[in-house]
Amino acid sequence: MFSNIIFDTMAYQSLNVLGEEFIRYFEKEETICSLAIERIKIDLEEFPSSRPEDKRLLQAWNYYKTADDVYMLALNNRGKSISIITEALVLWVYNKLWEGFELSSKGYRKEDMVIFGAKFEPPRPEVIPMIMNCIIEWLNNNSLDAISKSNCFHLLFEVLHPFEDGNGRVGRILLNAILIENGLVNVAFRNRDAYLDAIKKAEDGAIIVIDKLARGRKLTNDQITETLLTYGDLKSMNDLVKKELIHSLKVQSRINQVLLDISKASYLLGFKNKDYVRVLINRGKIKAIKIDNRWKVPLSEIIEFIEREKQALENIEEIVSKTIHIEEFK
Ligand SMILES: Nc1ncnc2c1ncn2[C@@H]1O[C@H](COP(=O)(O)OP(=O)(O)OP(=O)(O)O)[C@@H](O)[C@H]1O
Repeated sequence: MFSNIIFDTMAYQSLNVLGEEFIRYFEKEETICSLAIERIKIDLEEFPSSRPEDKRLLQAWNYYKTADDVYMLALNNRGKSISIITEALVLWVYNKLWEGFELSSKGYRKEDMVIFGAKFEPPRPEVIPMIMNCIIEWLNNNSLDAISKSNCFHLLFEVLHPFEDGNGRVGRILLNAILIENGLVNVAFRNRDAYLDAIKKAEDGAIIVIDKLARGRKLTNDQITETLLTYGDLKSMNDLVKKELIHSLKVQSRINQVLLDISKASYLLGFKNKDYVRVLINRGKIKAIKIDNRWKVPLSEIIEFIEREKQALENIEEIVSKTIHIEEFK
């Protein structure tokens, strides 16, 4: 129940705190995690503050600067119906990620390739531009929620594997751009195995779509969506992104001392009755402060409560309503 509320775009916007400042702040953590997926280890202490010579640090610098440019575009695109993602943007992201590196191609790969450990082979190079345009067209013409949409695009992109190198990084920046332009924020995949496992569980629909497109089949946008949802098990990937969004929110709530009134706190927790929050405060389950005789709940408290009570989330309304009755009879 809670997850549906907290990832509701309106909930984020009503908080009105998850804008430029947070996205920028979080880009470093995201960069470190994204490079760690490729087994490139960078510590926060050594994170460059200007363009470094060292090639390992330059990969981090390039990711960081590219993500920042793309996310600011995405932020300005909130509320618009067409994504910032175009073929030109995808190619620009790729080239900027590899600035200062020798590449055999400035564009799409020219050779067949295999992904280590994957059960499919990405399509031959000649069909990449056509498929790229199909998946971007699909991105702009489906009615999935923000998380499913960004995950499905990520899967299609990774199965297409359009570049010789850096596909994971380009794909993760695009995934976050879609989250941001849909009112959410960037996530960091902090657990490499969980991320790769989730892709493997979810990718069957994307494999079928890319294979059909590569063989020249025409698919409508609805057929693409249906195939993605029917054959791929998106749940673990969606859950992973939700978990990482909670982490982003937690980091955000620490850097920004956001205080919520009772009605916003209730809204985020998915409670219909504001008294539930008051009861939790009275019972010491949520710490709150009184300002001008009104309760204010730090956003960080709400996030921590959610994390602590994860087991109880499904039944939380029932649990709290029982708690209210106990209170009444005391
Ligand atoms: N089974 C899989 N199905 C689909 N995509 C996968 C699979 N396994 C890995 N990937 C994606 O491919 C990326 C790695 O691709 P690859 O090993 O080819 O490295 P790359 O193209 O150099 O890109 P990067 O180094 O930035 O990840 C992963 O980060 C992930 O996004």
